[in-house]
Amino acid sequence: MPVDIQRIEKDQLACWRLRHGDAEVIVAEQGAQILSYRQGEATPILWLSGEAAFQTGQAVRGGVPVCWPWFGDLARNPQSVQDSYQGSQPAPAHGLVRNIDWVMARSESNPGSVRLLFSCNTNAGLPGWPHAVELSLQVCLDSKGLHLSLTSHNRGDKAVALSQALHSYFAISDIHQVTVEGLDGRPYIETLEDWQQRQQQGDLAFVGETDRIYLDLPSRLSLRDPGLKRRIVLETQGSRSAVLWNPWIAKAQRLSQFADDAWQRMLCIETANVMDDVVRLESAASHTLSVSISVETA
Ligand SMILES: O=P(O)(O)OC[C@H]1O[C@@H](O)[C@H](O)[C@@H](O)[C@@H]1O
Repeated sequence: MPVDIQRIEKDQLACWRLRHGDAEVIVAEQGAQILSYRQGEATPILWLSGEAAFQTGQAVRGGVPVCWPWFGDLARNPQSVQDSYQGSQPAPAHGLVRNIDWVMARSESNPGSVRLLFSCNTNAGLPGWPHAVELSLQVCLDSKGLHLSLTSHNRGDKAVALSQALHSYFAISDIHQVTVEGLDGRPYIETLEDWQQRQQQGDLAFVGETDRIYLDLPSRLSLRDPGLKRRIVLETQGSRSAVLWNPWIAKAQRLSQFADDAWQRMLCIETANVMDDVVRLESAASHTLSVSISVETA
């Protein structure tokens, strides 16, 4: 299998391109954000906004942003996660690492796989977040798919609570046609209706703005897309929660780097540790949140 790792630029962002056979992944050093994943000439697996800006200091709309050490609005997180932030500035949505530079610390390629390890310099903590938690993202591409592992290792002497997500944007044929399998019977929080807790009945189909936190999940979810005759499969480890998000019409118009009609062709399934699935990292402990993304014919 031909394999290859190359450093490239995308406007202001230093990136790495990984190739394995006909599969290709591009990762930006900023945020260790995956920007694209495709297999051959097929529709890309991850969605990247046509209006994406590749600029320093700004997360790119699409791919897989890393949300850490909290997910979403800090004020909606469990108290233990809120207590970890001591900054005087308002806490940014989705944490502190998606628009800072990470370092590509190690690369490895052999006929079976190609792999990069990114590390985020958190030794002295982050602004307003004074905890010595080492953070790395391993990106591995092989003939089965793309494998992402986000590891947090507490080097400090106190326990730290964190929430996090691999905020994956998937490319789809049409939001009205796709369904998400694996959620049946699971509890979820409907963030659009007062954060009420509900229970999913059957597969999830989309008829309007969706912003839900699913809890108590199995390790496999899939996104069935009859229009593209494919099923994107997510297999996770270290996670029992996921966020399902599509902004629909009105919110799409308010989002940065997002065309007014782009909501029809994207869906986020964000492998997470949120709500009662947050991570409490004891001193010297580590936790890895992983997702493997693969494609089956459907
Ligand atoms: O615009 P941002 O900060 O990238 O966030 C995008 C979306 O991220 C999702 O994870 C949230 O559930 C949404 O509520 C949010 O709008």
